[in-house]
Order: sequence, then C-alpha cells, then structure tokens
Amino acid sequence: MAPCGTAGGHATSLRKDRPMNIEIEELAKEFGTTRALHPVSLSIPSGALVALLGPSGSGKTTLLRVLGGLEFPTSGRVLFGGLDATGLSVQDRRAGFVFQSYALFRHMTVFENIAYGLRARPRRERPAEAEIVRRVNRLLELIQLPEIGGRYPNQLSGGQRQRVALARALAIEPRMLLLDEPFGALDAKVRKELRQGLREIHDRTGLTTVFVTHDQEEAMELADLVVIMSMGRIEQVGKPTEIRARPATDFVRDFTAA
Ligand SMILES: Nc1ncnc2c1ncn2[C@@H]1O[C@H](COP(=O)(O)OP(=O)(O)OP(=O)(O)O)[C@@H](O)[C@H]1O
Repeated sequence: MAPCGTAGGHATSLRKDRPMNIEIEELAKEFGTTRALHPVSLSIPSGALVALLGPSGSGKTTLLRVLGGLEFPTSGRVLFGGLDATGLSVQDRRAGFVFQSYALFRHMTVFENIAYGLRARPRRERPAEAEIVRRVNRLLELIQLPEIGGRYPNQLSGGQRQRVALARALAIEPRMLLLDEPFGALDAKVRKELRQGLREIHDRTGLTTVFVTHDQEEAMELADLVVIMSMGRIEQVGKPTEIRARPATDFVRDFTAA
C-alpha cells in the first residue's frame, strides 16, 4: 500500500479513547492430552502492535484464539483494559479478526462485505443506512481502495482481498485487532506492501493489535513488541532490536539466527 496521505482527517474519529491494554495471566490451554499452552503471562500495552512469532505448533494461534474468545482457556485469566474478560463471548469482546484465508462472502460486493458486521447487528444497535454508507466509504479510503466498493471478491487480487478483510474487521469498531497469518497466502512483494499498509492503519486507528506469524522478518519489521513462542511457552518478549541484540534463551538465539 502506498503511504497514506489524504484521508488523515479521519484518523482521529477512528481512534478509540478507552485504553485497551491486555493482560494475560497464567493462561493455559489443553486440547485433550495436548498442552497447546503452558501457563503463559504477557502484558500488552494499549495501542501496541504485537507479533506472536514462533515455529509451527508453538501455540501462537491458540493464544490468539483465546484472546478473541474463539477458545476458552483451561486455566488463567485475560484482562482487557483492567477488566476480567476470560468468560466473555466473542461478541462481547468486540475483536476484529483477519485470517489467512480471506473469508469474504463471494456473493456480496466489497461494499456489502464491509457493511456486513454493521447490518447484522440487532435493529436497535444498527447504525442508520446513511451512517453505514459513510463508514464503509471511509474504510475504503483507509485501505486505499476507494473505487472498488461495487466489485465482487473474485474481481480482486489477493492483496486487495486481504485489505478488504481488514476493512471488514474494522467496520464493527473493534476494541482490538487480531490477525492470524494475515499475509500468509500472498507472494513476497504483496506481503511487504501489506505490511506497510497494516502499520499505517494501526498507527492511524491506535488499536491494540496482535498478529500471528512464523515469518521472522515480518515480525521484526512490523511489530513494536515481538513475543517469541516455542512448544506452548513464551521464550522472550521484547522490541525487535532487543531480541536481536540480546536473545534470552538458546531457542531464541537459534531461531533468530536462522
Ligand atoms: N482444536 C485443537 N484440537 C487439538 N489440538 C489442537 C487444537 N488446536 C491446536 N492444537 C494443538 O496445539 C498445539 C499448538 O497449536 P497452534 O495452532 O496454537 O500452534 P501455532 O504456533 O499457531 O502453529 P501454526 O504456525 O502451525 O499454525 C499444536 O500441538 C496443535 O496440534
């Protein structure tokens, strides 16, 4: 995505005033006899862009899904903005999700896809049609695709579809963004462009954002804070420069040297 320029005036209206720091306290998750997460603890400052980085099976997706309320922990707690959210439903958490597979509705236009989460609300919580139009158009500008509202997903490139998926996640005015390998299915050049785009959107919305990746370069380039995971444990949490300069464990040293 090219650097954002003209739509700057919208940024403040997209910002959420309430701090949304996330506290993960001794969170564990078992699937039958598989320990996907040993008790892990982590503090995510409000507004941070955080990467969960680690090899396959290290527990990244499980941690993300527990944050979003798609899975419930075996033990431990999650606090959002200081309040216990461990038992909250997906709806009550108000997380915006973006997954690797675009998961757009094929029979709906881009505009309808982005508007979907708003139109699906119960009548008394649903914005008026004019407000929905205004919000969707603003999001199309934010993802720098103002002209494509009338197209269908199969008329878009992979990168464009993933930007639309991001706009759809933002449409519900989430309290946080959770992304699982959001660029995993894209080629290297598009991945880089979208990385830049995500960083800009993050900076303009101020949303606490957590994304899963196994791509070290992606994590180090994009994130404020990198969480390195291995075998259901957190090995190190730090700024990319800190992790590179001072790996805390042999695993981190080997993993980041690879
Ligand atoms: N629904 C499930 N049922 C049983 N085991 C599961 C389930 N989900 C995850 N696991 C197991 O938990 C462990 C952690 O998986 P998880 O998907 O969180 O890892 P990951 O780091 O995201 O891996 P990947 O990068 O391959 O997606 C793995 O051993 C996995 O097989």
